[in-house]
Order: sequence, then C-alpha cells, then structure tokens
Amino acid sequence: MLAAAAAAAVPPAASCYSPLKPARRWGISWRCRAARVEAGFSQLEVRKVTYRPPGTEHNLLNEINLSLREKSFGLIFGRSGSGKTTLLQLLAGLSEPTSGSICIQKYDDSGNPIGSSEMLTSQRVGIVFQFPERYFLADTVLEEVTFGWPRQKADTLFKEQLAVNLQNAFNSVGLTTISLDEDPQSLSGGFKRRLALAIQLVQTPNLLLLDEPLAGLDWKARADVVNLLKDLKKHHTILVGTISTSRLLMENANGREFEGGNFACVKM
Ligand SMILES: Nc1ncnc2c1ncn2[C@@H]1O[C@H](COP(=O)(O)OP(=O)(O)OP(=O)(O)O)[C@@H](O)[C@H]1O
Repeated sequence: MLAAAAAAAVPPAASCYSPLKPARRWGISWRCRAARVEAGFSQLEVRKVTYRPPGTEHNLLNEINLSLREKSFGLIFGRSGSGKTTLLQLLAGLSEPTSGSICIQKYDDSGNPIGSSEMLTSQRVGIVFQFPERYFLADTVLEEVTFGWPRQKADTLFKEQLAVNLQNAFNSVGLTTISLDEDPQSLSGGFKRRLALAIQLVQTPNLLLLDEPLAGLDWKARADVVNLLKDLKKHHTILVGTISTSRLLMENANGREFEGGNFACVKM
C-alpha cells in the first residue's frame, strides 16, 4: 500500500476534502508545547463567536461559547437549521467569525491558564461533511485518497510522509482489508464513512469535525462508526454536529444542545 500510495501521481490541485485556508494557528505549536510541558492539557475554546453571513441582516450564531479538551469527543446537537454546520465551518476555517475568537488555550493540572491562547490553525483541522461519499470523485480507493497529492519529483519526501500517514490512517479506521483498486462507490455505507475519515486523517489533524456522521447508516454501521470515533479520540479531538439525540452518541460524548444560537450544557 505504501509503495502504491507514494507512487500515486495526481494533479496538484487543492484537495476537495480540505479546502481550508491558512487562517488560524493550532497544531504544530500545540504539539511542540505538549512535548515541552509534560503536565496540563490544551483546550479548544470558542469565545463569544457571532456569525452573520456577508450581505445579510441576521446573525446565524450569537455569542457562542464552547470549550473542548484535547483528545475528547464533543457533541453538539440541535434542530435542523440551528446552525451546527455553520459552527463546524467556522471551526474548519471555511468562513470567519463576524466577532469573537476560536483558539487553543493551554492549562496546567490545576486548571490555570498557561500563557496566552493561540489562534486555531485550519491546517490542523479535518472536516468530514454530511454524506461525504457524495463527494467521492475517483474510480479507485487509492486515487480517492491521494487526490490532490503533489506530483512534482521535488515533493517525493513529502509524498513518502503522506504514504506513511495513509498507512496509519487506514490502520486507524480499519480499512486494511479493502483493495486500493476498489471503486469507492462499491464500498458499504460504513466503509465509505471510514474512507472519508481516512482521507482526513492522512493530514494528521488535531481536531476532527464531523457533520452528521451517522446519517443514512444502518444500526450496525452506526455502532461501528461510533466505536471508531471512540477509538480515534485517543489521538484526536473530535467534535460531532448532529440533529440526533441517539443513545449511541450521547453515551459516548460530551453533549451540548444548540438551540437558537446558544448552547446549553447537557452532559459533561
Ligand atoms: N450563507 C448563508 N446565508 C444566509 N443564511 C444561511 C447561510 N448559510 C446558512 N444559512 C441558514 O442558516 C441556518 C443554519 O444553517 P446550518 O446548516 O448551519 O444549520 P444546521 O443546524 O446544520 O441544520 P441541519 O441539521 O439541517 O444541517 C439555516 O436556516 C440556513 O438556511
């Protein structure tokens, strides 16, 4: 798999899975700091974020506050149209808050902030949209996952690193049994979601955002995806937006209800 992935030569267009602009800072500096400061923890903090789409007169989000510790599984749920996707897009850097900030704050073991917060960088955020399989473009799993990889020779080292990441990502999501030559559309619903997750994990994001990850799956695939997210939580911070209040998700995440642009803490 590694050799095939490293050899993949595809147009260097921006990946359709991570159309993220370099708007914020997190990630590398977060990791470096974590290595230097052994104790404590980092936390994603959404501080008084308001969003009004350009050219409109109404706020879709009003002074949203949210915090999520690293390597935890957060859940925001609310009725259709309450703004869950809008918030996920802000976190992914696909649009900018009208006011407020989205940052990473480091704390010591006693919960005291260490230094000032850093802005979240979109390069360290992966987002899996609702029904991600609808955006699959390629004829094979390999082409799908390597879409947008550089093809210039000078990028060989980078590609090799991506290939190692790919192997790790496929291991983490349990996709090692499928052939890279397989048509992504021929995979089962649950495996399509795994592939969409793997495509994001190749970029080694710190924060993984998922919009309605269980939509359209049968009960078995839903349970599989939730178990997978529980597992991924060991290495990633995960935030799921959903309309569902299914026990599966509620039992495994810290849930926050999202109504009228405000969160109410449901379970922490
Ligand atoms: N650019 C925009 N301009 C104006 N209104 C918008 C824009 N983007 C989204 N909206 C509206 O904002 C509201 C929130 O949309 P959003 O998709 O974030 O909600 P949601 O909670 O994710 O809904 P669903 O569960 O149905 O996916 C909706 O009423 C939507 O029509």
